[in-house]
Amino acid sequence: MSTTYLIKNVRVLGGEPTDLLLRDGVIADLGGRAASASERIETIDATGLIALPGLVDLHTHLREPGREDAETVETGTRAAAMGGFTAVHAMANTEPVADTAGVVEQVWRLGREAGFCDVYPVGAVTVGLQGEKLAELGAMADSAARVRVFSDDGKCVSDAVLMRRALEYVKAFDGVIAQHAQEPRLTEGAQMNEGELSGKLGLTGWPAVAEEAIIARDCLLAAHVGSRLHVCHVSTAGSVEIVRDAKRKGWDVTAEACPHHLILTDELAATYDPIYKVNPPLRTAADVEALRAGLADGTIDIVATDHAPHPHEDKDCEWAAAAFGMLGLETALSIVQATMVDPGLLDWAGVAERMSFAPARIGRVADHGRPIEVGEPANVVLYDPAARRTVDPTESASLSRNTPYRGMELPGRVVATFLRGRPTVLDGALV
Ligand SMILES: NC(=O)N[C@@H](CC(=O)O)C(=O)O
Ligand SMILES: [Zn+2]
Ligand SMILES: [Zn+2]
Repeated sequence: MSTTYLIKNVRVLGGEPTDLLLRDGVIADLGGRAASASERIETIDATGLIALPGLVDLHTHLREPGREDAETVETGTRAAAMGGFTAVHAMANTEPVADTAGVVEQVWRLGREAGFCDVYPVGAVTVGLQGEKLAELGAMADSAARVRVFSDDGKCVSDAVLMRRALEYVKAFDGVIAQHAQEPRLTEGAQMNEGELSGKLGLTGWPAVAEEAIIARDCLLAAHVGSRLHVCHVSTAGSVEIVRDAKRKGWDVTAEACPHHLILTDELAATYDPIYKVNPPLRTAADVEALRAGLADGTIDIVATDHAPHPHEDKDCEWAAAAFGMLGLETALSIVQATMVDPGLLDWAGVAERMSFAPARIGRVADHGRPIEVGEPANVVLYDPAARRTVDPTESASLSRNTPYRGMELPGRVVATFLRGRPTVLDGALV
């Protein structure tokens, strides 16, 4: 018989303290004490803690198959659990690329075997991410992995005809195309945000228009064919404006912002420390402010981590040679607290919407992103917003160490994560 958990005095979505009973994989009681004397009960004193629905990441790089030196499904989902996630979408830019039913089923199965977090593989839009020929989207949708999110992330589907066809194709199974918006010709050799600073530092610039031009085009295409578009890692104020306008028109467009784009700016490139090299690049303080405002007013639907592990030999080198990307799973909730909750831009119900309910809806995941109510699956995270911690990369559950928050003091700590009533994290440590 599985253990029943009685979580006492917990503030569900930041509300008034109550008790929560997790039994047989579901939320069995809320407020009352419906535990029977015969069962094995663990009581958790959750005074001061907040309960949120298990977080759902729509954008995670797990690196398996192919780059198990950077991350595996097991290590990546351990990091996810430590960050309060109960479901992650695993991006398709693996080796081999997740562009067939076989590969997505392999990733899905590895996730189930590891057992830390449900893994929903993202299918590639084009064969080998080459941007030339559509991958077998239907076969991936029909596979055991039931793929609904398709993306060439890491690369942009820049060909307008291919993008149009992909948007049309996924309508048959209610899929969505998640676009990595980067006009390739405008970003050849790009190293950091294009601006005064890129000139001064002598690094090739990555202009905002390279992102915004693709987002504008794709919003128009999605509206034209009546399909769903999701925009990955929105990073500029202009992009927020374009998405806001598309939503005003009633188009089926959703967008994500990454924690690092909510807190870090392009000025960090002046350190020439490749820990700050990411795609799209860190932008200006004005962009950061626009992203926070867009996330607060719902223009940006969700926070997604873009957790991008890289081994030290791909990061500890000169800026121009280093890989793009940074870790995100274990620090996402703390960064959202620091940038959105503590400044009063978002309450905890708003965080639940943007980090659990909405990503589950966009990914068409049925068992996650559910309200904390009796009868719902017991996917729950307990979080201590009053805690403070200094980020130590060597303590990460990820195989990689490329966190940009090294040495920073961040607010909040994930105390426990429950996946279908079973703890994956307890007392802040993996179970
Ligand atoms: N974000 C990044 O800088 N890198 C990602 C690819 C991507 O998300 O575009 C990666 O796979 O490393
Ligand atoms: Zn990307
Ligand atoms: Zn990515």
